[in-house]
Amino acid sequence: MSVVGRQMARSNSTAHHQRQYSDNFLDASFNSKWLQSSNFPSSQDFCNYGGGRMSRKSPEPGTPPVCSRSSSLRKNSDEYVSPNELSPGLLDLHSFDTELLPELQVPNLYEGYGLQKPVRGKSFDDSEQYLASNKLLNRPRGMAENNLLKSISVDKERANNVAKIKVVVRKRPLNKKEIAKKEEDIITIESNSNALTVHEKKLKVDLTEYVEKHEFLFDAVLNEDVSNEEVYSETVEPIVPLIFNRTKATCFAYGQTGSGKTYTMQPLPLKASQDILRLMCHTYRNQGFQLFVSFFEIYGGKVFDLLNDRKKLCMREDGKQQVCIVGLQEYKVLDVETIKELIERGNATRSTGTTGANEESSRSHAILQLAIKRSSDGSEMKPARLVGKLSFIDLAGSERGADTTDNDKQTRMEGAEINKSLLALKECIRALDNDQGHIPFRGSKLTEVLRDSFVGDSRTVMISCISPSSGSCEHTLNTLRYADRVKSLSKGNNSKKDTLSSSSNLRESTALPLASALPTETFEDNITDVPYEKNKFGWSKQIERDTSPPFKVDPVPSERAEGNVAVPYSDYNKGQRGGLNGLTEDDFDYTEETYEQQKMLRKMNRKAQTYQMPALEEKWKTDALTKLVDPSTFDDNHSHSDDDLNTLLRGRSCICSPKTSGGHNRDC
Ligand SMILES: Nc1ncnc2c1ncn2[C@@H]1O[C@H](COP(=O)(O)OP(=O)(O)OP(=O)(O)O)[C@@H](O)[C@H]1O
Repeated sequence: MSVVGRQMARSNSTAHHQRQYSDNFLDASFNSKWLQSSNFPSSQDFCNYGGGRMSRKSPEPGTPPVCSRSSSLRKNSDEYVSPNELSPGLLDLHSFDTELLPELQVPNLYEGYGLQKPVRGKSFDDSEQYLASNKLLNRPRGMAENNLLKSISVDKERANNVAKIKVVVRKRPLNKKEIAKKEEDIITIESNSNALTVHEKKLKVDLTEYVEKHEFLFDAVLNEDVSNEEVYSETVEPIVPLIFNRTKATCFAYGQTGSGKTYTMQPLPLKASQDILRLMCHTYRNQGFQLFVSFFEIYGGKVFDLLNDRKKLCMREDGKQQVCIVGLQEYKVLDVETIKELIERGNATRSTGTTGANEESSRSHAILQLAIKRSSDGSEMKPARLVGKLSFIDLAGSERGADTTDNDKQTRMEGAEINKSLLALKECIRALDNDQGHIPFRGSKLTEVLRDSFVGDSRTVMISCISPSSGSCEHTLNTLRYADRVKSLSKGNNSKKDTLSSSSNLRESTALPLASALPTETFEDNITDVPYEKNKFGWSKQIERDTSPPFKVDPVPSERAEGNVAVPYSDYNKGQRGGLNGLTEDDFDYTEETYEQQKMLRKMNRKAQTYQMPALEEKWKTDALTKLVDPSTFDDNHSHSDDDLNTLLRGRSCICSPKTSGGHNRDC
């Protein structure tokens, strides 16, 4: 069934919407309970204790209205969010509001923020130090202003030390299907290290088998035993406090279909909201900060509101090239329960499809944004303006055009669109790192939407998800090379070191006789000993059918959207032609503008390849024999940081030819 069909069918059954998790895994029972077992406090608990990791404190006088509002929400069970808590219906994706906001005179950024867990990896070491020193300071309220300002500048300085781009790799366990097919775990991760090795089986010209080792180094490498809680500590937790200080942060998961992106991403926003609310209740008590949530998806190059019946939205750009999603519902949230409801609702509405590797594959990019707003004087009387933002992106599965030949046309077109946006995403990160004046945000809807997250004071965390199975080796290498490329874009000292090690490791990939090289332990070996925590935080596979009535919220048309933001986005009119159900083949054809963008990207890619040539030569020589044996592996074996780029381009151009070739998509 096509995605359209599936989507329609799902509209009649909420239960059918729910993503299914871990049915391939042996310990699925814990997944459905992650929310219950993760000790998320109720809103009341929240106010009293500030969450699980905070020490208990009795409620202080002057507890902000945040707490009482949340209980009133709970009382009114039919309306989780009252209409007056809706934003004007326009998600302002720009920094201009931020710029207008005066410097906040706030106490220490981390005061009362009880992060006690050590943060693994390297990039955030500074933040750990930062937290420790701030905890020691523990300044009382009402400190002298000059001290306060001094502390803010120290905060800022330290915050700047948190890496701009952090790349983390997460390996999932082998699933039942892979174990049944007797596939091996070809990924080894040394404990307490940031290195991982892919053991790729190959054939020599004389048909003897050998194993080529590919070693990679990232900011952090998480093995199959790592819980979602630990993933959060490693990735998002350190950047949560920064968004109160005008930072835009983005966390996205990348990887082949079925590698665990959604499983990894879905718990993160809830945990982040918990920490944000905790900060609002403690460090920023009574300072007028407000938390807003929005959730939308980009499917087939179009934007749909996941919290408003998949209403099709349009993006507009004003004269200052600032992008707005017109009509997107933003919900002001006061407690974790409400956020949980909203996230579940959005996830249930998301477009999924079936791929060879994942029966419930996400065919869209889902973007959940947590926006911190505050009025200029800190009161709730004046309209709140954006201070900082945390975006979570669960990217659709990366897969090559070649892998989609067994799928229907719809799936292949989705694949083309997905590849296009992944390519554009990397190109933007590349351009940003090179301090290029021109950032090719217009390469895809995804990058347009994320535009403001990459400019100014931004932080990006990329979680690369990989499958351990031998059958996914090629994809895994592609994912790791993409991650390696993104990492190499980072200018921090750590990343430079990583890039050097990583590329030298790649060049020095070693070939060993098969018997001595393959790791022996698989997930199967550990089946009887699955730690409870491993899946405790996993996203619920069997979310109960939602029997509660839908949110009764009247979409409030935005005055700004209808009035002030006048410059229409160039694709807007085209985008109006059909909703999801009206998708046509033409919707996937390139506009002239997109085609020009792609041409430019190709050019840039060629240029980048030229620079890489000497580094690749040695590897090419090493692999020359293999090429003779298995020509189909030529591309993947002979390129490094840019081969995924080429693969994406090739996959895309195979599937989705530009209009100049007759306006129809042609299969290669
Ligand atoms: N670390 C993990 N531990 C246990 N189960 C996992 C883990 N990662 C993924 N899974 C399981 O693997 C299956 C596929 O995961 P998921 O849907 O997250 O993949 P995906 O990368 O989002 O795929 P797609 O891009 O097709 O949507 C799910 O059943 C999920 O529960």
